[in-house]
Amino acid sequence: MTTSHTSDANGAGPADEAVRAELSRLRDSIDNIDAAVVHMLAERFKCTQQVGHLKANHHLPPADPDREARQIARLRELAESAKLDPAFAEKLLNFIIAEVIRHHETIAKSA
Ligand SMILES: C=C(O[C@@H]1C=C(C(=O)O)C=C[C@H]1O)C(=O)O
Repeated sequence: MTTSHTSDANGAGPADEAVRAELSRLRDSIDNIDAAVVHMLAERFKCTQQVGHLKANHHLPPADPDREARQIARLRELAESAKLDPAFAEKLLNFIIAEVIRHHETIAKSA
């Protein structure tokens, strides 16, 4: 059934059009944020690769659990004040650090 005062050729009315515009606006911002996250992670990995070479050259272990504990405590506090779930922040940091340690182990093996 078509009702000309609420629907266009696709069956979408003015409200649907506004919803689509809002969704599109939000998704544009999400895309920008995702791009920023990728760029920030790329910069972080550039730094951690350098740390990996420094450690390998000086026979230091790939992982530093004390440093990680301090980072996690700090990130959980930052997350809380930003109203982000601290458990999620911790999981994300642990995921990133695990990848870094894997890189450091590879660097150490090839040194
Ligand atoms: C980068 C380092 O190496 C490892 C990776 C860390 C990280 O990604 O933040 C932290 C501690 C280490 O387990 C470091 O020691 O600083």
